[in-house]
Amino acid sequence: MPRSAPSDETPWCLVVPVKRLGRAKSRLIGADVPPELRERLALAFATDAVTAALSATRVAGVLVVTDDPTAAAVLGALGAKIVPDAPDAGLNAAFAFGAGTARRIHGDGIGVAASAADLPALRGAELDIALARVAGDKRHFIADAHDIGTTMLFAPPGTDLDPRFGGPSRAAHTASGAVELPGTDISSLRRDVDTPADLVDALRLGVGPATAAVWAAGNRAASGV
Ligand SMILES: Nc1nc2c(ncn2[C@@H]2O[C@H](COP(=O)(O)OP(=O)(O)OP(=O)(O)O)[C@@H](O)[C@H]2O)c(=O)[nH]1
Ligand SMILES: C=C(OP(=O)(O)O)C(=O)O
Repeated sequence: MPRSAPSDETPWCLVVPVKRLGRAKSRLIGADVPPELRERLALAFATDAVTAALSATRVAGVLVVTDDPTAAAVLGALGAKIVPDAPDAGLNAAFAFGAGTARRIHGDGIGVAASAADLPALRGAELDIALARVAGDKRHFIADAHDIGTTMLFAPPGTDLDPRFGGPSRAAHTASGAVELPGTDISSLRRDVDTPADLVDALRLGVGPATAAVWAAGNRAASGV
């Protein structure tokens, strides 16, 4: 595949794997997050992330890799292309499969932006800022707010995604030659939500309407109002 450095005209496809909602966000349960909200919040996070990504001017399409029928219906209605998690072999296999599918759909001139779905505060304008900073043919990534994991990994046209998500993936991506994108002005892209404390941080940063609605309804139910 020919390599070509990304330019201002490079279109990007966001590849977003979404786990079956029944098994998602197991770390989110805590005193402030009742179990019945877990699945609804997992779907709301993905809804807000996909909605915001579709508003970014550099994003040509969003590809969701999921076997969950509800997530497929809701995210497909937003305009995302849905494909099943054919490898069914975990997160990195889903990302690699999605990257290959994105290039088959959009052609080799597409950049692949691999993104977690649990980014309810994601802002399209900040995604455009990050994509504008991807230079050359190296993979770039964004570390999570804890500086341990990874929320997004960018593969310019002609570059293999080679995802190393999971656990301390910031170090794994650096060791694999990927370049970390700096920036205090892209904090909405770093705020993934795994725990109740992460959710409090995301709410402070400002979540999208789907997450805000689920959270408000959950709080009304809890207070009996
Ligand atoms: N398609 C697909 N998506 C996955 C898979 N594993 C994780 N994801 C997605 O990858 C992103 C990051 O995953 P995690 O933060 O580990 O999410 P999680 O597994 O729902 O959360 P925990 O149960 O707390 O570990 C989320 O958007 C998940 O939906 C998988 O095997 N297949
Ligand atoms: C998959 C990852 O994160 P987490 O499971 O903590 O969301 C990661 O940071 O690579």
